Amino acid sequence: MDRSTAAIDVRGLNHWFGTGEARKQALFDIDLSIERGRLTVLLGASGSGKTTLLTLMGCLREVQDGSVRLLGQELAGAREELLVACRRRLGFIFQAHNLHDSLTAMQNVRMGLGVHGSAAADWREPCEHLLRLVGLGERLDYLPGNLSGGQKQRVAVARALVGNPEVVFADEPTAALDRDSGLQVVRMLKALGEARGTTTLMVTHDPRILDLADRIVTLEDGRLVGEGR
Ligand SMILES: Nc1ncnc2c1ncn2[C@@H]1O[C@H](COP(=O)(O)OP(=O)(O)OP(=O)(O)O)[C@@H](O)[C@H]1O
Repeated sequence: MDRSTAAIDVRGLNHWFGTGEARKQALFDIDLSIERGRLTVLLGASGSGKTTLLTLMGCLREVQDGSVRLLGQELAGAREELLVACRRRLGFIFQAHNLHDSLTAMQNVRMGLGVHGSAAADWREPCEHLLRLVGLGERLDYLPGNLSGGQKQRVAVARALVGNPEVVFADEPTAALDRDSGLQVVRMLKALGEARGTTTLMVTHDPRILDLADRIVTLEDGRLVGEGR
């Protein structure tokens, strides 16, 4: 793969937590290139470093040592303004879907447009479009408390995608869902990704998801150990 056109290119990445005697290395010399437009799954036992790697690639954690290029920008040593600009090009979906309980599905999705987008007069149209795509066209004005777990997670997917992100980071997006809703959410992410050329990186322990992945990358004790597919 041509490193310069990869969505994400990681070289010699190390990461530590804690200080002094408690200092512990969580990632060891990671090299990884992620092609655009694909669904890549990060697999590994609990504590193997998946979330640490995901948050480093997603501008949510400072790069300590090594290089992380995201959409052509070097994140190591980058200034906060650059990181903020990078984050605007990303979508995030987490296990705890973090919806606002007092906001409707539409208003929650609006949050995904960011300050500028959500101020636009026509914010309703893209939000409604996404909610229809994820099958919630009949639930636009529902509060999260009146939606099932799977439906809430689909609102979170709509919120992550409404700003047309170039890369979506998903950390165990199906953990709280039953088998069918989980598969549905990932199938939807994959289909939307293919339609829009979005790159998706997903951490999961969920073996059901693996069949849908274009690529599987495995971490063990902070090291990349293998590749599937
Ligand atoms: N904020 C932190 N402070 C100290 N150590 C941390 C911190 N976050 C993670 N670690 C440690 O770094 C290592 C990797 O953690 P990480 O959360 O990346 O693993 P993971 O593969 O995502 O695990 P899980 O599947 O359980 O979420 C673990 O040993 C963990 O204890």
